[in-house]
Order: sequence, then structure tokens, then C-alpha cells
Amino acid sequence: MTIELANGEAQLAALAVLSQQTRELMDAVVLTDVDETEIAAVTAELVALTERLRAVRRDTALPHEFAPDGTFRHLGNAVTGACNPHALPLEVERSPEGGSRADVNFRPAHEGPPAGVHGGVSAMILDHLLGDAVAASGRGGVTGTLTIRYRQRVPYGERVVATANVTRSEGRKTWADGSIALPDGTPLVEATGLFVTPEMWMRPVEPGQQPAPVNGPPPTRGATPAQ
Ligand SMILES: CCCCC/C=C\C/C=C\C/C=C\C/C=C\CCCC(=O)SCCNC(=O)CCNC(=O)[C@H](O)C(C)(C)COP(=O)(O)OP(=O)(O)OC[C@H]1O[C@@H](n2cnc3c(N)ncnc32)[C@H](O)[C@@H]1OP(=O)(O)O
Repeated sequence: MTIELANGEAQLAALAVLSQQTRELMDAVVLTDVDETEIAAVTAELVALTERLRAVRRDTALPHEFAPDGTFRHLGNAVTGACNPHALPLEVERSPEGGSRADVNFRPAHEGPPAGVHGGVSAMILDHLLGDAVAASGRGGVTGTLTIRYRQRVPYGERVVATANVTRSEGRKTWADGSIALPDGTPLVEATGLFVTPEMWMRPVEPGQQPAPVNGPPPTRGATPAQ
């Protein structure tokens, strides 16, 4: 399986625009009140568009990789990926003092309880943010456990703030805390998680090779990952 885009960065930029338009489509679907004839007509157009995109396709989402400018990116990520319509996408900032934060603008497509964000969506955001704080501390890992306390309904359609910080580490295990709060600091959801650096990641990396993301060699664009 080869993961390579024919036109590289230009194709990725176009894919990011398509992904954003798809998010807008999803929101439009969630909120539309046009009649059933119009819904059927739009559906028929979408079937045709879907087939056009399927004409040439990869087997997996875009991988963890280093961008041409040397920064790490994961454009296919379900939370942050600019090229994944499922992603908000979350734009995570890292503090020089440690810790990660992100402004979050949930949308009607994220609804769980009436006029509130689905608890699983909040947990997903916190999972990622805690994981980012752990990675920023230099001990990247995967989630071992994640405990969530839902204190108040999370609204959509207005800005909330997600933050996370590492609290302690022991060998390959690192703990982090985080929250989703209103801009005035009122906590809505709190999380604590244990992240484990996979044993595989502790092995020496050959020059020019990227660190393995989870349980095997990295799926690098242009490379052939193990099956
Ligand atoms: C998004 C993917 C992440 C990729 C990150 C890449 C680069 C990072 C850079 C930027 C990214 C920024 C942010 C994103 C980062 C993360 C956010 C999202 C994370 C996820 O969404 S990730 C998906 C859910 N996650 C999994 O898919 C894990 C599946 N699992 C495994 O891959 C293995 O299971 C593993 C690796 C966990 C352990 O395997 P292993 O063989 O390396 O280690 P071993 O079993 O020997 O355990 C060593 C010590 O950890 C303890 N321990 C192990 N597991 C535990 C558990 N679950 N709970 C409590 N303690 C646990 C043991 O008890 C022992 O403790 P002790 O030493 O005290 O005995």
C-alpha cells in the first residue's frame, strides 16, 4: 500500500478547502428545513460528487508526518486534521511554560443532550488535548485511561476553552489533567488521563526514519507502511 498524493502540497491545500466545505455541508444538513423534493435532489447531486472523489483513492487517512517546513502534522486526524471533515478542526497552542490550550467552537452537528455537546465529543477533544500536553512534555504516548467528569452542559455556537497540563510521570507513564471551560473560567468538563509511551517508541530510530506512531512503522506519505 503506497500513500502518496500525486500533486503533493497543492493537492493537500485543495483537500483542506474541500474538507471545510464538507463541514459546512454537514452543518447545513443538520439544520436544513427545505422540503423533501429538494432534499432528494441534493442527495442525488451528492451521490454523483461522492463517486467523483472515489475515482482515485487511498486505503487510509493522511498520516502523521513532517511537513516540508519540518513541522509535525497529521492532516487526517479526527480532531485536528485540516483534511478530515470530521475534525473541528481543533487548533492547539502550546505554552512555553508547558501545557496545551485550544479555543473550541462546537457546532449543532456535535449535539448530544438538547442544545448541548455530546459527551463523547467533549471526551474526544479532551483526550486529544491531554495527549498533546503529554507530547509537548517530550514523553509522547497513547491513551491508557481517560476519566471524565461532566459538570455542566457544554454549549455549541459559542466559544469555549480547552486546556491541559501534565501532572506527573513515572517511567513510560505520564498523567495529565484538563478541562473544557467557559471563557470566564467556569469549568464544564474535567478530565484526567494516563498516557503510556509504547515500548516500540523507546527503540532507537535510524537516521532519516520517523518515530513509529503506535504499534509499527510510521505510515509516511510516499513510503510503504507495514500491513
Ligand atoms: C493520535 C495518535 C497518537 C500518535 C501521537 C504521535 C505523535 C505525538 C505528537 C503530537 C500529537 C499530539 C497529540 C495527540 C496525542 C494523543 C491524543 C490521542 C491519543 C489516542 O487517542 S490513542 C488511542 C487510544 N489508545 C490506544 O489505542 C492504546 C492501545 N494500547 C496500546 O497500544 C498498549 O496497550 C500500550 C501502548 C498502552 C501499552 O503497551 P506496552 O507494551 O507499550 O506497555 P506495557 O503493557 O508493558 O505497559 C507499560 C506500563 O503501562 C501500564 N499500562 C499499560 N496500559 C495501560 C492502561 N490502559 N491503563 C493503565 N495502565 C496501563 C502497564 O501496567 C505498565 O505499568 P508498570 O510499568 O507500572 O507495570
